[in-house]
Amino acid sequence: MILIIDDDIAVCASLNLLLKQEGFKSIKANGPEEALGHLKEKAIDAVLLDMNFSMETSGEDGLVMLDKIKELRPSLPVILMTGWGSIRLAVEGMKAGAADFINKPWDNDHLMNALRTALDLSAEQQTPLALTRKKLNEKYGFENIVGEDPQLLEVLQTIVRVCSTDVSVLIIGESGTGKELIAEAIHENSLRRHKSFVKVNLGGISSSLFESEMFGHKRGAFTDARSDRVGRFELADKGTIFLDEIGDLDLNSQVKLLRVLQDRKYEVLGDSRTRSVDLRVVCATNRDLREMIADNKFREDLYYRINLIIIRLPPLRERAADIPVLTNYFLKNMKEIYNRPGLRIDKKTLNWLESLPLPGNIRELKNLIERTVLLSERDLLGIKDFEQHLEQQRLSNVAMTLPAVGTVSVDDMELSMIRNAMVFHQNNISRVAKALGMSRGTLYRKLEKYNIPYETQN
Ligand SMILES: Nc1ncnc2c1ncn2[C@@H]1O[C@H](COP(=O)(O)OP(=O)(O)OP(=O)(O)O)[C@@H](O)[C@H]1O
Repeated sequence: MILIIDDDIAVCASLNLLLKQEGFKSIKANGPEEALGHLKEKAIDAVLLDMNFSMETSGEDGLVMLDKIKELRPSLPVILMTGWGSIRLAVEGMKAGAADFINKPWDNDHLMNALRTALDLSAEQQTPLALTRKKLNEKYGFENIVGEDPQLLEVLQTIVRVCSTDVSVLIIGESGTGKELIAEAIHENSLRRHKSFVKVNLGGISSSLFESEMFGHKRGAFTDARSDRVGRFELADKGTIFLDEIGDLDLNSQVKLLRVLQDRKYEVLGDSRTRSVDLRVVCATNRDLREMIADNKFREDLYYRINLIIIRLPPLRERAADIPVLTNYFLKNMKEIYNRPGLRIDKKTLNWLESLPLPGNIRELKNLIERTVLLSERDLLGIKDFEQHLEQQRLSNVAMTLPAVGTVSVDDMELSMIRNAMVFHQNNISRVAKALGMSRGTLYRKLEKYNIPYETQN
């Protein structure tokens, strides 16, 4: 049964009707006494609490009410209903343990979605889960998320807990720790798995292009809009949108994003019709959003909109014991990809890899292994083989600090990469092509294009 706390008769009546149509029983309370009475006597599963439930007050009473509910039933999901003006209260409420907040006037679908998610989540939380790694793989297909570290197992258990709900998830962790992999696993195990998973790198979208990229545009909406463009939200409709590098979004774009995440509504540029979108939101960042909020660089209300569940991925240095299993996993994949069934690595080398700092985390480990496999002729990889390429990788990572926008063209960058690779591999075309991830044919064409001397090799 759902408890509605609001003193507005019309609001109570329409919520009651909506809940009834959706198959829920509800009961209303006009004020705190009545609400607490119901909570003690009835089997309440969730609460819809109007922050301004008492007409005479500023809304602070809503927070007091929330505290009382939480005291009585700490795990009961409470959804706050707030006006736009009282967003600060909603944020305070989320800090105090509310499950979600909805703006008034509310959208029925959005409200029901939030309520179902909160109910699913609280039911999941009550089921103790302690599946073994093997069982997790069998049931949820986590074979590609390798590791035995307790922190990683905890992450996998969290995915299991939240995957069938629509709750927003924020994944935090350093670069290369597997945030995208986890976002995909959430989608793959959700009810939305047959719909699209759309990844957007927000770090790569400038403020001026944000709306057109995310919401789409109509032909002629602005000078460069030569044809219609479908926005990322539309592409992700009914599926999952993965907003990577959310900490890199500027404040202007944050407001625009917040509106869609609040109301699931947006307008395509050049088209005044308001559209609705139904999606699961997963965000990721390697930045400290709390610190950014303190510095006024990230909106607190957006933070509470995206962080209903936080998954923290540990850096590899906190789970170095996983390095050998990760290495063996990557090596096994590479045996197949590069058709080198004899590839292996000895225990001493595995121990040595485990002692490496690897600030680029799992991505750095994977790249190091791949590079070493590609460039070593021997099948038994030893410390020396790795050392040589580690140095090279570090150097290329340093070089990855990209020049300022506008100072260098993509062609210039490509030219320098090819030149470097040619010097490094002493003009061996096959190796250069492999190292740059292109076919020999493409490499030959580019050598011609840039007038780089080479000898034709078979
Ligand atoms: N636990 C893991 N098991 C196997 N492979 C992993 C694991 N974690 C990460 N990887 C691999 O490491 C690479 C980097 O992972 P991913 O792109 O998910 O990291 P990220 O945290 O999203 O990085 P960034 O912040 O730079 O975008 C990918 O190739 C991914 O498949």
